[in-house]
Amino acid sequence: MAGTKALLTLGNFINGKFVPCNSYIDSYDPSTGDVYCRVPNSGKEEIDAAVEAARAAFPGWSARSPQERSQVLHRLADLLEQSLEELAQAESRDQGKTITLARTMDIPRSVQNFRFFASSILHHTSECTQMDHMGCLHYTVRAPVGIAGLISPWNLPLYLLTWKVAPAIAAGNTVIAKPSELTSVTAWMMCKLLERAGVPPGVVNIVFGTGPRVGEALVSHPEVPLISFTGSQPTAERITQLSAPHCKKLSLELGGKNPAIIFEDANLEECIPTTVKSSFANQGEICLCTSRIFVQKSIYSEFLEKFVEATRMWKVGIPSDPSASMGALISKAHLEKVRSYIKKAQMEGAQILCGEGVDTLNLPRRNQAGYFMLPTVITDIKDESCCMKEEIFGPVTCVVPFDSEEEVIQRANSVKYGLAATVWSSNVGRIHRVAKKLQSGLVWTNCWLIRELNLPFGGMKSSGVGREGAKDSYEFFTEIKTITIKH
Ligand SMILES: NC(=O)C1=CN([C@@H]2O[C@H](COP(=O)(O)OP(=O)(O)OC[C@H]3O[C@@H](n4cnc5c(N)ncnc54)[C@H](O)[C@@H]3O)[C@@H](O)[C@H]2O)C=CC1
Ligand SMILES: N/C(=C\C=C\C(=O)O)C(=O)O
Repeated sequence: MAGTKALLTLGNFINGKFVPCNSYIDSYDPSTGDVYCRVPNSGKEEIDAAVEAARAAFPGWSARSPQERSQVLHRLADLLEQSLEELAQAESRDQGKTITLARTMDIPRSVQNFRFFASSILHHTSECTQMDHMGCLHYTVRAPVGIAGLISPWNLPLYLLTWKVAPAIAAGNTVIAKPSELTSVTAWMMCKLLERAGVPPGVVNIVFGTGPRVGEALVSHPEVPLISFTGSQPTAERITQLSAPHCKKLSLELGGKNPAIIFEDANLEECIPTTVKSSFANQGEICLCTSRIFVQKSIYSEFLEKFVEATRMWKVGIPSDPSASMGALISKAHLEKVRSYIKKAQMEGAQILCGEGVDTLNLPRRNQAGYFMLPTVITDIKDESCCMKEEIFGPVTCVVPFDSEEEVIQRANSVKYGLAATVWSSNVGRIHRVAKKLQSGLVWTNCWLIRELNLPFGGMKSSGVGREGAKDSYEFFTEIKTITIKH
């Protein structure tokens, strides 16, 4: 283990300055299991200081024109882009993801989040209607809500944090963000760029620490009227309870148990590599990852054989290995949780076709205490199994056969979640029919994770409340007012 002196120590960012904290939490390098960083263990005191800073900054920031705010966001995007390699290295070390994914997805998308909202904020219009018989004209105006509380998870740390910070400040709010205590480093690095980008002190405050301590202090604060949260369903429930007495505005982007439906007329050459990716990208730690694969009976054996072969090619390696497809899982506790699902499946009589317990993982000696596991394919499993019902959030996917269109729609919809689905078929009519009947906020057909940031993003049922995107985020981060003029 590294000596205490060598540890990277983060500070909270409040009112444009880094401030130390009274106590710290250890943060682990998932690829070795070693402590490498200390994260502030903030609480109510730090939230009170951040609220004071955000309150003081609000009148000036909200009074700026959209064009002025847009320029600041563009400058921040440029600065992040100039630091892309440094940020990618840090994200990969902190989260366990491959350096390749951090370089090609996480950091470029974080840059894009600022560019996108810098542009979209310039294009909103408001409504106006006439009521001539009453001599009235009605119109709407929108104004920023105030201090936005933003709580983000550990799987796509900077990507999901910036997806909230960018629209919130573009719309004129000031923010207090709380990244996951497991992955705080890139948020802290971004704070170092804010002043150069022209973000005034107090507009973006970042307070680090655990959910139950600092997260709850943020959610419960009476001067924070809206909370945007991405994470698990139990935490969303707690946030909802704490927000209820204050009638806060809530946006909740939660988990999924996402089906892939593969019909016999699917193009397997495209479907198989994409479904391997949709199951195992980022170690399966993306809320959009596929975890139930329904394959039409006539192609079931062929699919399974090819899918397992392709999964075995999905290389697990140390995050800095540019040829690795998958790195380490986020934590020891999470690795154990994911493994426990595989054990449960085995106890129920399911078959593990490849991965955990079947194949061997070879790692360098210094990474043997890291949180690695092989991508795992389960079959012969019942729809009622917890592996087919609960979010595992790891590199585990189940493959089961189906007969008819009606049957597969009913089975795909039979879980409490409703976030993302993929449908594979070359029959356009069928694609439209099935997409329409799936209880899912997002449906990708013959592809996965092609994002159009303008359009609504979010889930149905237990997968969330509200949507994010150009118009949806703008509406969430502003309050609307209807004005009537009698003339
Ligand atoms: N986007 C998604 O769908 C995500 C889903 N998950 C799911 O959640 C499971 C557990 O992961 P966790 O890291 O524990 O997720 P989590 O929901 O506990 O954490 C997400 C964020 O919420 C904060 N938080 C936790 N408790 C809080 C509270 N009481 N009040 C305010 N903020 C709070 C955390 O510190 C973190 O910043 C995963 O195994 C996975 O199944 C986790 C991360 C992202
Ligand atoms: N919210 C998550 C992913 C979002 C992806 C996107 O906006 O493209 C998640 O994994 O939690």
